This record gives sequence, C-alpha cells and structure tokens, in this order.
Amino acid sequence: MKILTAAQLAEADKVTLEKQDITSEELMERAGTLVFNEIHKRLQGAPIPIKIFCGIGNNGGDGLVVARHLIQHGYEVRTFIVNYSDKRSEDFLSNYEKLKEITNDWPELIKSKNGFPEIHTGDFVIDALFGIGLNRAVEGWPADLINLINTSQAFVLSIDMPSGLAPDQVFKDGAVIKAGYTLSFQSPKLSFYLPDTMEYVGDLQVIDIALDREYLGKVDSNIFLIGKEEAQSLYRSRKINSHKGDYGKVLIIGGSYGKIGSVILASRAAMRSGTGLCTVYIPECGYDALQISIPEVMVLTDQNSKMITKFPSDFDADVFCFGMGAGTNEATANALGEFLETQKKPVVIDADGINILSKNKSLLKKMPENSVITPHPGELKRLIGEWKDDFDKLDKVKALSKKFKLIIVVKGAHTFIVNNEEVYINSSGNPGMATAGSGDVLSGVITSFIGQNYSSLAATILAVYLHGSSGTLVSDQLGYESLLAGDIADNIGRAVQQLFNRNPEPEQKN
Ligand SMILES: NC(=O)C1=CN([C@@H]2O[C@H](COP(=O)(O)OP(=O)(O)OC[C@H]3O[C@@H](n4cnc5c(N)ncnc54)[C@H](OP(=O)(O)O)[C@@H]3O)[C@@H](O)[C@H]2O)[C@@H](O)CC1
Ligand SMILES: Nc1ncnc2c1ncn2[C@@H]1O[C@H](COP(=O)(O)OP(=O)(O)O)[C@@H](O)[C@H]1O
Ligand SMILES: [K+]
Repeated sequence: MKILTAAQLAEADKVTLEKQDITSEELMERAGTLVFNEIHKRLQGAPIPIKIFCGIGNNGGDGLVVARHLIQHGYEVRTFIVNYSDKRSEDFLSNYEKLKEITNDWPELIKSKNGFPEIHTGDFVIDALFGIGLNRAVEGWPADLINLINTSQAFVLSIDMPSGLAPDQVFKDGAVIKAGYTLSFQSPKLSFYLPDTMEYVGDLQVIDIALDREYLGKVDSNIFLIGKEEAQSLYRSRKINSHKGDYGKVLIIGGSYGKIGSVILASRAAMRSGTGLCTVYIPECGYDALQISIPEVMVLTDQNSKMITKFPSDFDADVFCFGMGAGTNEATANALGEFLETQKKPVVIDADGINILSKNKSLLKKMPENSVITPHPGELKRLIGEWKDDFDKLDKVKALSKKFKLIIVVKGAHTFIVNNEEVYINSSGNPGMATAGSGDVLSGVITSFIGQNYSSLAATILAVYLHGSSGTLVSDQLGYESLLAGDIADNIGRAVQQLFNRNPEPEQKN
C-alpha cells in the first residue's frame, strides 16, 4: 500500500472533487459519516459521555459532522470549538450552522484555559483539533488542552491524525494527542510508523473515503507499507520437478568464542526458509556445537579457534552472509576487507559486520551491488552518526543507500527497508521479538531468499515480513515473554502457509 504525503492527499482531495463532481462539503460529509459509522458500530448507542473537541479547520469540520450524526442517534454529546484562531474554514462554518439546526446544545467555545471542561476517566473523547493541515508545533493553551486530554485517562479517538502530529515532519516540543484509536482517511501517514511518533497513534484504522482511484493508482509515491498482500505477491512457490541445487548455496560466516549460537540461529533460519545447501564458516571452537545443533548444515572452520581471521577464498556460493557474533577484532576486520576485494555476489552484513564497516568506512565502497546491511538502532548510529529526528535519519539512510547501492534494513518495531529513494515499511511483528538472536534469524532468512534467486530487494522485503509474521504466530501461542529467536526460525514455513491461508485444518475430535 502506498503511503501518501499531506501534499499528495490534498491533491487527491482536489482531483476527487473535480472528477466526482462533488463539493468539498459533500466530501467532508462522506468522511465524517464514515467516522460516525465506525464509532456507532462500536458504541451501539451506549450512554457514554462523549466530548468532541473541534479545531476551526477541516479537521474540526469533520468533528462537527460526527457530532451531528451522534446527536441525531441519541448519544450524549458535548461539542467544543477550540478557538486557537479566529479564522474558520468554509466547510467548518457550514457544518457549524448545520449542527446548530439540529440541537439546542450548541457547541461551547474554548478561548483559553478557563474554558476547559472537566474530562473524566469514563469519557469518550473525539479529537478533531488538527489534521494534516498542522504546520507548526502546538503551543500555549491549546497545548495545555492536549495535555489535559492526555492525562485524563478518557478513551481518545483521533480523526485522521492524533492532533499535533504531522504526517511528514516533526515539530519539536509541541503537544501531541496520545490517541487510543486513530481513524485515518485513505492512506496511513509516514509518522504513524516512525519510532519517535508511533506511540501517539494507538490502534489504527484507515478508512477508504473513496478519493479518486485513478489519482491514487498513479500518484508517484516511494513509500510503501508492506502487508500480507504485498508479501504474497513477492512469494514464488516451488516447482514440483526441482532439487536442492535449485534453492541456493549459501555461506554464513560469523561467530566467536561464546557467540557461536548466533551462527546456529542464522543457519537454522536459512534452512527453515528453504535454502538448498547451507554451509557455515566459524572459528574452530564452534564445530561441535554447530554439528550437534543443526546436522543439516555443513561446517568449515577458521584456523583460529576463537575468531574469524580469514574467509574461505575459493568457496563458491550464491550469496554470503557475515557478521553475527563475529566480534570486531582487527584480524576479523582485515579478513572482511580482503574478502570484499574480490567479491561479486551479494553479501548480507549484520551485527559486528556492520560495526566493522562503521570503523572502516572505506570498506563500504567495496560492497558488491545489491548487498544488504541490517543495522539495529545502535549499529545504525555507529554507521551514520546522530540524527535530529526520524525524518533526518531516513534522509541519511537514503543517502547512504544511494551512495553505495546498498539495501539498508533499519530494524525496529516497524522495520524500514531503504533502497535508494524507496522506503518499504514492514507491518508484521510484535514486541515479543525484542529478544536476543532475532536479528540473527532475520539475516538467515534474507540470505536464504537471495540464494533462492529472489532479487536482493524482494528477498529482503519478503524476509522481513515473514520474520515478523512468524514471530506473531509464535507469540499468539506462547505469549510475548516466552518467544525465543529460534522459534521465529522454526515457524517461517507456517508464516508462508499463512500468506495463502493454507493452514492445516484443526484436528477433528471423534
Ligand atoms: N485530505 C482529504 O482528502 C480530506 C480531508 N479532510 C479533513 O481535512 C483535514 C485537513 O484540514 P485543513 O487543511 O483545514 O487543516 P487542519 O488540520 O484542520 O488545520 C488547519 C488549521 O490549523 C491552523 N494551524 C496549523 N497548525 C497550527 C498550530 N500548531 N497551532 C495553531 N493553529 C495551527 C491553521 O491555521 P494557520 O496556519 O493559517 O494559522 C489552519 O487554520 C484532514 O486532516 C481531514 O480531517 C476531510 O474533511 C475530507 C477529505
Ligand atoms: N517491538 C518490536 N516489534 C516488532 N519487531 C521487533 C520489535 N523489537 C524487535 N523486533 C525485531 O526483532 C529483530 C531484532 O534484531 P536485533 O536487535 O538485531 O536482535 P539481535 O541482535 O539480538 O539478533 C529485528 O528484526 C526487529 O525488527
Ligand atoms: K485530529
């Protein structure tokens, strides 16, 4: 699914009015009615005190439409106009008049802190203060109102955006509504997925307000949300008449004394993701552990017993993976440098591999095209330095990707895959995956798919999605706390089945 910017949504709005020959007031009525429908579906007429806080722009206008429908359906509603400016949008004004026509309980005007109502724990607050028209930080008494709402413990539903949050930029130090639920129009917004702002959104539902299909189809976005449908379209099923040689020969290099488990996890993940032949190259100390843990994997050892000091020079693999548990010893770094001198096949670099690149930036130039690096936030910071905010971080990652033709997997609650100017945001996964070794598993899955001849980009997107959905399958059974990284590896196959809803039928009792 494309993620659109505020400017693109405004353009979609304009095109829709022309093509569908409707007024902006009619579009607002459509959007507001859809929001009302969602609320009504859940509340079913329950006598909950509803407080609607409307701004004076079109987001406020949406709030007024919702207020009118709620009142007409017998809900207990108090509507507040938050008068942060004396301006009013036209559609706000016409809906203000319409609301006054159907009720004697006219909206109450809030002009300062003195006008704040009490907000109680059991209240249902609808936040229609600001939407995508926010153009600066919310300060002064409107910020106090937002803070009052946030601390009230009332349930808060935001229309289009949690007020104070902007779709494509960050306004530092402004107040932002912390929504329990956000009903957003037509397209999710980028800030809903970024680490510093995702917590404001709560549960998210995107409502299709039927903006012009042609515009939405053609609009040139380079930010995509990856869900089941997108992953399904990337997946290729196996040919019946095939053999292990068709599914890739991969070499995973890593580990050091005490960290051999990372290579076990990565190779197990590669095998569970369909690799035909997997070999690992590890320090000698890990030989027994590897052979015993995963007999399907072949093992080569470095001459050094505790760390990697030389890569196998003539090993013929379709893809190489390096870094998990490898340490950053000079000998290991030199070995990577020497290996990259002659390397043509894509390389997946993770963990200490990335730390070595950060200390020896000249190595980045030697990375074969379409290679993949998979930094978590700490590794990313070592690689690109500090960032001002998440948008700045994204710009820096795009620049790095472009400069060295790398695919960069920025791991997190929503993992971002950056390829030049394109950004793919993963929607699967859960906090149970914040556990040691889950990144090693991800590297194994990515490597496996590249070996199976997916393009590096397709392999990475598919791997990140399946890694997350496997994690969810496991935590659905075990809970977040008990999830082990190895479980993610072991359930990749079930995640693939789930892509096509080919789960086995539950056992029948006799
Ligand atoms: N896209 C679509 O297809 C559809 C969109 N729709 C709806 O329209 C919404 C967008 O409406 P919008 O453009 O009127 O902007 P909105 O968010 O109400 O706020 C703008 C006002 O806030 C002000 N202002 C800004 N920042 C401020 C600050 N920090 N502190 C104080 N003031 C600040 C700014 O004033 P100014 O900067 O001029 O002072 C202006 O007056 C969108 O989110 C959705 O809900 C649907 O109805 C139909 C389909
Ligand atoms: N809260 C979360 N929600 C979804 N996925 C998560 C969450 N926390 C971590 N993950 C995923 O788990 C993996 C953790 O990787 P990493 O930090 O490298 O772990 P390790 O170094 O222990 O192997 C990443 O793929 C990340 O996206
Ligand atoms: K809002």
